[in-house]
Amino acid sequence: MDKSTLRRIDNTLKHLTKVTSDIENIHPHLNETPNLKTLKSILDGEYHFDRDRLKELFEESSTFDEIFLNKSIHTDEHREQTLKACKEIIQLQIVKLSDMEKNPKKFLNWFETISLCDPSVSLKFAVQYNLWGGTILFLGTKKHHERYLDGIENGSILGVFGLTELGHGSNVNGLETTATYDEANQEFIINSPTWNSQKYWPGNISRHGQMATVFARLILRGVDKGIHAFVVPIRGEKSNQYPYGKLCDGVEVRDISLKDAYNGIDNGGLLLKNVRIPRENMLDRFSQVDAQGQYHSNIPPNRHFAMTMSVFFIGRACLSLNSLAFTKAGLSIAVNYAKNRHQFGATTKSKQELPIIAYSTTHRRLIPYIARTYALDMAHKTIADLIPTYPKETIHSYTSGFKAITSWAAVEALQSCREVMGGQGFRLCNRVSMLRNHADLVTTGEGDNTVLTQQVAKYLLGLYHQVVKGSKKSVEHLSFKGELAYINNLTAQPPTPNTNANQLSNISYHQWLLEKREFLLIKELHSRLYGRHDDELIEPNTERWFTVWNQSLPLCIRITKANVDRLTQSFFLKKIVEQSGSNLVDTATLTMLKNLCRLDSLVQIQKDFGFFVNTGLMSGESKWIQLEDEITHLSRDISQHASVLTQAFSIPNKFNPLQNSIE
Ligand SMILES: Cc1cc2nc3c(=O)[nH]c(=O)nc-3n(C[C@H](O)[C@H](O)[C@H](O)COP(=O)(O)OP(=O)(O)OC[C@H]3O[C@@H](n4cnc5c(N)ncnc54)[C@H](O)[C@@H]3O)c2cc1C
Repeated sequence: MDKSTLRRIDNTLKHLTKVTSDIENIHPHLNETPNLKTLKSILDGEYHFDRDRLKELFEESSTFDEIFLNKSIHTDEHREQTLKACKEIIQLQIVKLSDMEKNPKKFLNWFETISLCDPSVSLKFAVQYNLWGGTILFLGTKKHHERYLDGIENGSILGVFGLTELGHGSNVNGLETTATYDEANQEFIINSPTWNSQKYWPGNISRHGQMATVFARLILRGVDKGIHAFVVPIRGEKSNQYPYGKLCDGVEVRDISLKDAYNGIDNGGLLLKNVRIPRENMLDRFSQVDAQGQYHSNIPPNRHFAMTMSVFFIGRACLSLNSLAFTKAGLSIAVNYAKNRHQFGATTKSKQELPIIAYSTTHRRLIPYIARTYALDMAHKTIADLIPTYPKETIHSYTSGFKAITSWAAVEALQSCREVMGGQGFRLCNRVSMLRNHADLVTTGEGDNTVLTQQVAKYLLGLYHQVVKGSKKSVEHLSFKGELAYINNLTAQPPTPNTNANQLSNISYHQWLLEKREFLLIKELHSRLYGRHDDELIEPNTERWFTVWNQSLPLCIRITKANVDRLTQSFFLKKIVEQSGSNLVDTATLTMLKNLCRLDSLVQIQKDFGFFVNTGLMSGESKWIQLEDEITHLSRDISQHASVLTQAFSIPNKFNPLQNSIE
C-alpha cells in the first residue's frame, strides 16, 4: 500500500473518530415526525432518477407481475418471464457494464433497485453482468472486450460463470477441470475429467446460456500452472427447434430442478468433453500463453488465484444489496400488516381492539431491524463512495464482511417479519416468506458467509501482525495504520457524557465499546496464532498452525461481526454528519437518524452482552436491565414513526401488499 493511500485512509478514519462529538449535539427527542421526502431522498441518493425509471417500469409492465406467487407455474414459464424482464430493464439503458469499474456507485444503486422485483431478475443480472460480464471485463483484454461486451450488455450473448464444481464449492482452488494447450493447433482442450468436476450451480446453463467462462487448471506441456479462465461456446446457431442454440459438440448439460428460491434461474450442471477453443479464448489480463506454449505472467504464482478472484468484489456488494433490498420490502409489508391488524384491547371490556403495532413485542420485533437496515444502507453507500480510492484488499474485506453480516441479518429480519404477520406471513402472495427464502441463498452465493469471515479475520490479523511483530513495546505504544488506526485513540476508560445523560444513550460510549471489542478479538486471535504455546511459537503453515487456526474459526466470525458493527456505526455517523451540514435536512429527520444509529449500536452490543461483561468493558449491577430498557424505550419511541421510515424505502405498490387492508 503506498504512502498517499495510507495517509488518505488515516485522514478518513480520523474524521470518523471526530464525528461522534459533533453528533451528540443533535436534539435527542423523538416526538416530531421525520420528513418522509427527506428520508426518501437520503435513501435514494444521487441516482434517484435511475431508481424512479426502474420503479415506473415495474409498475407499468405486466412482465413484472409475480405470477408464481399466486399459482404454480411451469419452471420454463418462470424462466422465460425472468429473461423477458431482464430485457425490458436492459432497454432502459441505465447502466453500462463498464460502470462496474468506472462508476460502481451508479451500478450498485441500479442493482439494489432491480432487487425490488422478483428476485430471480436480479440474480439473472448477477450472472449475466457481474459474473459472465465481469470475467470478460476484469480478466479479459481488448480483444475480448471488443468481441463480447456489447452483446453481454444488450443481452444478445447470454452467458455462464463456471467456477463452482460439484466436487468443489467453497474451495474452488481444488477444482479439477483442465485446459490443456495443444501447440500444434494453437488450441486449448477443455475437459471435465470426472463426474465431480462438472461445473455445478451456475445460472444460464440449462436453458439460456450461449457462452461460458470456465475456470480450469491450465496445463502446459504436462505442467499444472493453476487456475485460469477461458471463454467456451456451449450453444451454437439458434433455430426454431433450438431457440437458444443447439448444444455444441462435447458439451453436456443437466438441470438442477426446483430450488427453495430463484426458480426463474436455469441453474444447471455442465460437463465438457475435450471441447476445443482457440488460444485467444484464454482471458489473459494477468497471464498469457504465447503460440509456442510459453507462459507469461507479472503475478507471482502464489498470488495468481487470489488476484483473479479479487476482481469479483462488486458482485459480492451487489448480492449484499440484494438482501438489504429484500429486508426493506419485508419490513414495509410487515409494518403495513402491523398497522392494519387489530387484536385484543386494553381491557377485556374494551370494544376497541389495538393494532398489533401498539404492542411492545411488535416494537422489538420490527424497529431494531428498521434501524439496522438504515445503518447498513448508509454503510453500503459509504463503501460505494470508497471503492474507487481505497486499496483493493480493504474493499475485498469490506464487501466480504458486509455481505456476510447483511445477509445473515436479512434472514433474521425477514423471519421476524414473517412471524409478526402470523398466518398471512405464510402466504406467498404477501411476499415475506418468499423474500426470506431468497435472502437465505445470499448467505451462500458469491462465497459462503462462514468462509468469507475467515478472509476478513485474516486481513485484520495481517494488518495487526505487521505492526506488533518483533516489537518489544506494548500495544498502547504502537502506531496502527489504515483500518486499524482507531486502536491508537482507544482509551482505557469509556468516555463520560458531557451532560447528566444516561451513559447507555451516549453514542461515543457505543463507539468505544464497538472499537474495544474488535481490538480485543483481533488481539486474541493474534495471541493464539503468534503467541507462545508451551513457551514456543507456532511455525506458520504447519499442522499445528492449522489446528489452532481451525479452533479459531468461530472467533473469525466474531471478529467479522465486530468489524462490520464498528464500521457500520462509523459510516452511519459519517453520513449523518454530512446530512447535518446540509440546510435541506430538518432537525426531526436528523434526530431520527441519530436515534436509529443509537438503537442499532445498542442492539448489536446487547447481542454480545456476555463478551462486554466478561471482558470488564461493561459493569454495574443492573446494566443488563438498563440496556434492555433503553432498547425497549427507543424501539417504542421510534415505532410511532415506523410507517414513515418504511415508506421512505419506497417499495413499488406492486411489491408492497397489505398497505390498506388485509384480504
Ligand atoms: C442458486 C445458486 C446459484 C449459484 N450460481 C453460481 C454461478 O453462477 N457460478 C458458480 O460458479 N457458482 C454458483 N453457485 C455456487 C456457489 O458459489 C456455492 O454454492 C458456494 O460457493 C458454496 O459452495 P458449496 O455449495 O459447494 O458449499 P460447500 O463448500 O460444500 O460448503 C458447505 C458448508 O461447509 C462450510 N465450509 C466449507 N469450507 C470450510 C472451511 N474452510 N472452514 C469452515 N467451514 C467450511 C461452509 O461454511 C458451508 O456451510 C451458486 C449457488 C447457488 C445455490
